[in-house]
Amino acid sequence: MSVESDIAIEVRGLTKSFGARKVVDNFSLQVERGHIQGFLGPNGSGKTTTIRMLCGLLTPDAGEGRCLGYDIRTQQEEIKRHVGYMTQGFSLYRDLTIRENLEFVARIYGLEGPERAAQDALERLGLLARADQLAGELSGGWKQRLALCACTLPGPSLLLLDEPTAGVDPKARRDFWDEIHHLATQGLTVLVSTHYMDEAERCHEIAYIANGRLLASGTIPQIIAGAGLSTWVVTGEGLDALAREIQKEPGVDMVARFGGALHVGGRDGAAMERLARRYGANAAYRWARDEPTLEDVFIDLMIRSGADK
Ligand SMILES: Nc1ncnc2c1ncn2[C@@H]1O[C@H](COP(=O)(O)OP(=O)(O)OP(=O)(O)O)[C@@H](O)[C@H]1O
Repeated sequence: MSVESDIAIEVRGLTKSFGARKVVDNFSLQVERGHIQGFLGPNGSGKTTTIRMLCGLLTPDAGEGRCLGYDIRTQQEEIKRHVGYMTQGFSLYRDLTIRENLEFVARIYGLEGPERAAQDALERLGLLARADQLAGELSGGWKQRLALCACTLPGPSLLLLDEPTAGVDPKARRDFWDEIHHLATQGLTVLVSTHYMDEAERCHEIAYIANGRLLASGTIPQIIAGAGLSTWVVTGEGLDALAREIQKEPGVDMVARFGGALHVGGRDGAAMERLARRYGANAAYRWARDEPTLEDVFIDLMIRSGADK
């Protein structure tokens, strides 16, 4: 980092339009060094655009801030030198082996001893046994591991990972997250976008964005408390019909089906109590008060922002 600081990312009011469409609107965020910051939001909500502004690939129309101590408007080249950016989609050479890909990346970054750097990275990430396999022949999980390996090769201080585990199976996703946590304990800051709730729960802090606007940020308990939802879990027969009915009731802000249960939530606690008592009188259903889950809160945020349409 240019300036020794505990803050890796600090941006305020970032705004970006493409044509007449504002895709990021007054976005502010602060991320502490060594933290894993989750970045969530519906498709097209502006996550990639924000990430590209943070790492100096896009200049914001408005807003300001620093990434690793460098100004995101005037020191974009310095930022790029210290950031590892893993884009959506596989960006390495499919017809080169794992080792050749890593040596190539090491040369591009002008690392001293590219063969040694590739060898070290292979050992570090447990890829040695596969070093001579063609990258294009790897499974989704191993491809992502290789991509992570490649973007950590130049020794960045910050990793920006854009949906790195999309389409990867649960075991490979867990391994990938173990690696992210390992990197964070070594002092790397990580900002990672994801649609998976279990991954959100592995982050130190989360930011939730919809229609380009930051709707919630903080730790999971902070986000859940901030939503102010009273939630009930309903079980019984015919839940879909019940969901349609309840959705129209005043005071109900979110209704979502989770397997054999319905989650019903609202910000007006007294109205929710009355509703639960009224519907709970029907013996066909069991209404149980429960703490809102992170997913309940995101569903509520999405409905409120109109991004569920
Ligand atoms: N270069 C561009 N020119 C025009 N429109 C763009 C450009 N880049 C992104 N967009 C639009 O901006 C909006 C936000 O896109 P962005 O990729 O930032 O969202 P996202 O949250 O990363 O989505 P996803 O989860 O689907 O990856 C989308 O409607 C997208 O089509």
